[in-house]
Amino acid sequence: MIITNIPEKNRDLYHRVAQSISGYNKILLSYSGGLDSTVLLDILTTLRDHFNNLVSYPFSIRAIHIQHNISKYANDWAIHCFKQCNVRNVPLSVVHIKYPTTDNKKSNIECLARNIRYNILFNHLNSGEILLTAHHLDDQTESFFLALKRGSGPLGLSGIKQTILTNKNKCKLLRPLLDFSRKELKIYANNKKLTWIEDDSNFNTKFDRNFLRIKILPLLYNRWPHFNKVVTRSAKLCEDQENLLKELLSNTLKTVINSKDYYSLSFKPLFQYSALKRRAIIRLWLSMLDIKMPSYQLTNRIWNEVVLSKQDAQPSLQLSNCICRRFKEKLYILPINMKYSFKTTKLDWNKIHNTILLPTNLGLLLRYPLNITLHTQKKLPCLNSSIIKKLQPNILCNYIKNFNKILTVCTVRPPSAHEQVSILFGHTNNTIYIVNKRHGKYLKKIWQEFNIPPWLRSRIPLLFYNNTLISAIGVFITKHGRYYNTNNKKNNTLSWQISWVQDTSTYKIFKQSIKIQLE
Ligand SMILES: Nc1ncnc2c1ncn2[C@@H]1O[C@H](COP(=O)(O)OP(=O)(O)OP(=O)(O)O)[C@@H](O)[C@H]1O
Repeated sequence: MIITNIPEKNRDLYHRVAQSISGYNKILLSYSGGLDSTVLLDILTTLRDHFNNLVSYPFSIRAIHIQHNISKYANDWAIHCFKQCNVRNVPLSVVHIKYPTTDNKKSNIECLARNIRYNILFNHLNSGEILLTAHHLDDQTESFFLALKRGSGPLGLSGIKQTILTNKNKCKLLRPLLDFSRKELKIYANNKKLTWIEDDSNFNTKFDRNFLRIKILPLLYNRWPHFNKVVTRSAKLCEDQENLLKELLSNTLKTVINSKDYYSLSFKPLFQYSALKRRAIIRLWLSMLDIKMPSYQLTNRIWNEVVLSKQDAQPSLQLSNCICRRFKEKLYILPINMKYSFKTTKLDWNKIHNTILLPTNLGLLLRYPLNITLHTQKKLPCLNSSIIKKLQPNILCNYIKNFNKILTVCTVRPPSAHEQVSILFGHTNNTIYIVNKRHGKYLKKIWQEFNIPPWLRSRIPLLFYNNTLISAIGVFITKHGRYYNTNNKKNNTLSWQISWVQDTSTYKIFKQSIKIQLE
């Protein structure tokens, strides 16, 4: 296509972005307010408002800014982003992040911030929308060097991808500026007199990426001006090789992972393969989960220390941002916070409150009296606004709106006037008699029978009335907690319906593991 009215110096940029977004009519721009995403914001709005002949059909743009609250200037940046979007007629969402204090180590913060950011960005995508980030060529070179420093193989060295697909092979993220250098973007920004923010932490060479950008790469660019383009070529070759491997192993991979549960892998069939092929399969699996590639050594440890550990051991190996565990001939990838257990936690649940907040990210329990028979209990009730309105503190209402996945619901008898209600985690030493089972058993045995992996056992809320276990929420109800419907309309006691509400990611992990109870 001949573009006549675009200034020549910007032609390539406009053309490339137009080409990338062609076919998408709803764009969500990940906007930090820095140079790169400001350039992308300006190009997108210029295309939308002035050069829409370059794109196949009209498109809308909205932007999202993640306020990490690490820098003292975080508020000013959000205001800057708001103003820049406002003048360009682009609606902006600002999402605040609070970091868990336990993970607040400096070296970790970059990685943690990135993981949280991508999680939020993908969760904010509306149907039919495509996410755009403004990564560029220099980011690619830096990533290549960082992968080299970690001792990564071809997958890690293949660097930042131009596009990221969903599990169903649909495109969900595009990086249209990946072929342009920071220098080229800066020229564009200066020509158009754009204003952007400089993150103060960008100058801190304690961070590996900054160290490379400030101290090392300028030397290389000075000697070999096209160095970053050459690095991209190597990255591309690594990517090709990796894709070929993926193609060759895709059928084998299907035999060890279930398309409904990518977070676990059956390792038994891997015994028949060479160590080389095993490693390749494990790495491919981790890459599907978007996990930063572990080193050669760490991949071997997954096999030697997790798969091959003693039958009764409970192995756990930390990878960069997750942990790898084993349970019943399967490997599991779990979020890092699954390391912590709540064994000593006891929460008193005052009967006048119908909600109770659980520790960390376990969500909350919600109780409401219900007059239903056991037979009509099959369908899980949704958390509708009438239930939300019944909750007293506003803060909990907000919590529920954001974390609105109900893991499971159980129906138990209400406590009597002299019974204290509490929630405990972990174990109890008493014999437990559960509904529909003849014999009493220890809790450990029951967890095993229900296939509850060890890491979930200390995270399932145990409902107690005084010292009596009533229910492991979502897993079982004890005989002491059984609700008897008298079916006598005059004398109808209300049951307690207890829902466990979780955020989306934790919900998925629990749901996979206790699906037997839910189905
Ligand atoms: N706070 C933020 N809010 C929204 N988008 C952001 C934010 N920070 C970065 N981005 C998006 O991510 C792109 C890459 O930014 P940057 O290179 O600083 O991130 P990074 O942490 O190194 O991430 P990556 O590992 O993906 O390269 C930016 O161009 C922008 O599109």
